[in-house]
Amino acid sequence: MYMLIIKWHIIVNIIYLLILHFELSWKQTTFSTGILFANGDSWKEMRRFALTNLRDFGMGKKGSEEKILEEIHYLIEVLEKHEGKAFDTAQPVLYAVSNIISAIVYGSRFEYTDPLFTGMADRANESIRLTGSASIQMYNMFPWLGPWINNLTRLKKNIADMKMEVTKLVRVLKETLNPQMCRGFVDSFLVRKQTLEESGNMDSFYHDDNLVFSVGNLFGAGTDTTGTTLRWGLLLMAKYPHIQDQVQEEISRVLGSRQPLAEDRMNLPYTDAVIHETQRLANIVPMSIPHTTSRDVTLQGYFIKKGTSVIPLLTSVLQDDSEWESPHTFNPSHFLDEHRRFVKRGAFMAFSAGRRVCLGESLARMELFLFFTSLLQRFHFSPPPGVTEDDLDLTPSVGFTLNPSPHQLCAVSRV
Ligand code: HEM
Repeated sequence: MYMLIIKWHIIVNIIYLLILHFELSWKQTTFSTGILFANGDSWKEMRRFALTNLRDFGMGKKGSEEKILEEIHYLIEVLEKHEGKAFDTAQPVLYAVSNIISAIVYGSRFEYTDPLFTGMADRANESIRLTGSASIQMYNMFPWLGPWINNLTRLKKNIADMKMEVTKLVRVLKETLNPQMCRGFVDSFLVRKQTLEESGNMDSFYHDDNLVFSVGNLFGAGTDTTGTTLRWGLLLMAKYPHIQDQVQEEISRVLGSRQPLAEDRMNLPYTDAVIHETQRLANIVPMSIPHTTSRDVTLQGYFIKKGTSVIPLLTSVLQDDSEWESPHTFNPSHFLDEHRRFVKRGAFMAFSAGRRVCLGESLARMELFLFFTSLLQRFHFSPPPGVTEDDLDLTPSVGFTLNPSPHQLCAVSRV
C-alpha cells in the first residue's frame, strides 16, 4: 500500500538503491535468525508465535498497561531526583522502555543499577547505532570489506555478548520452568520446544538460536524505537512551550491528577495528535527494514525481479507534501479536524505496513501514550538555563534510527 503513495522521484531513488543493494547481506552482518530477519518459513512461524505470546504476556491488553504504569513510577522517581536541573534524557528513558520488554520477555523487570541490565540496554542501543553507520552500510553492499571495518568487529562482539547473556538468563529460567505458569515469552518458547521434542519433533523452528535471536531482536526493535520517539516528544515540548501548555491544559482538564490509563486516549485528542505528529516528524525509521520481493512485480512501470532487495522509504510517505499541509514543521493539527477531534491519517505509516508491519505496534502505541501523558502531567520540560527554545536543535543524529542530537532538558515538577 505504501509503495503506491511513493512519488516518482522517490521511485527513481529506490531503483538506485535496488541496484546498490543487490548484494545486500543483512544476514551476514547482524541477525542470522529470529523474528526480524528470519528466512523461509521460519519468520512466519516465529512472528506468529511472538504475536500470540506477546499478546498473552501483556501486549495490547491490561497486562502491558500494568507493566508500563509500574515502570513509569520508577522513571518519575529518577526524573524527580534531578530536582529540575538539566539532565540527558537518553539513559533514563532507554532503561524504562527496556524494562517493559524485559518484563514481557523474561517475566520480570531489572533495577536500573543492575550492571547486567544496563550493559544489555546500552549494548542494544549501540548496536542499532552501529547498524546504521556508513561503514556497516558499505559492508552490507560489499561484504568482502568486512576485515577492514572496525564497526563490524564491534557489532559482532555486541551480538556475541548479547547471545551469551541471553543464554545465561534463559538457563536460569529453564531451571525454574513451570509449564503450568509461564512467566513470559521465554517460558512459553521453552514449553513449546519441550512439547514438540516430547512428541518426537527434534527439527522444529523452536531451537536455541531462534530463541536467543528472537529475544535479542525484541530488545533491539522495541527499546531504541520507543525510547527515541519519547525523547523526541519531550524535546519538541521543550522547544514549543505553547504546544506543551495545550497538552498540559488538556491533561489537567480531563484527568486532573489521576494516573492516565490507556482508555483515556479517546478523551485526550490534542495529546494524541501531538504524539502522532511527533512520530510523523521524527520519522525515526526512515528506511524501514530492507525487504525482498517474493515474486516479480511491476511498480509504476518499473519491473522488479523476484528476490530483489527493496528499501521502502517511509520518509517519502510521512513527509509527502501532497499528503501533509506542512510536512516539515511540527503541526499537531495534521491529526485534528475542524472540531479539534482526533483524525487518523492514511499516510501515517511510522510502523510501516503490510505483512511485516511492526510487530510491536500496539505495545509501542500504548507505551508512548502512557509515558508521554504521565510525564507531562508530572513535569514541565524546558531547555537548560542559558539555552533558548530556538537553540534546541532538531537535527537528527543519523543511524539505523534517527535519534535527537545529544541534548539536556530540565524537568520541573508541576505538583
Ligand atoms: C515507536 C516505536 C516503534 C516504531 C516506530 C517501530 C517501527 C517499526 C518498523 C518501521 C518496522 C519495519 C516493518 C517492515 O519491515 O515493514 C518494525 C518492525 C518490527 N518491530 Fe517495531 N517499531 C516500534 C516499536 C516496537 C516495539 C515496542 C517492538 C517490540 C515488541 C517492536 C518489534 C518489532 C519487530 C519484532 C519487527 C520485525 C517484524 C518482522 O520482521 O516481521 N517494535 N518496527
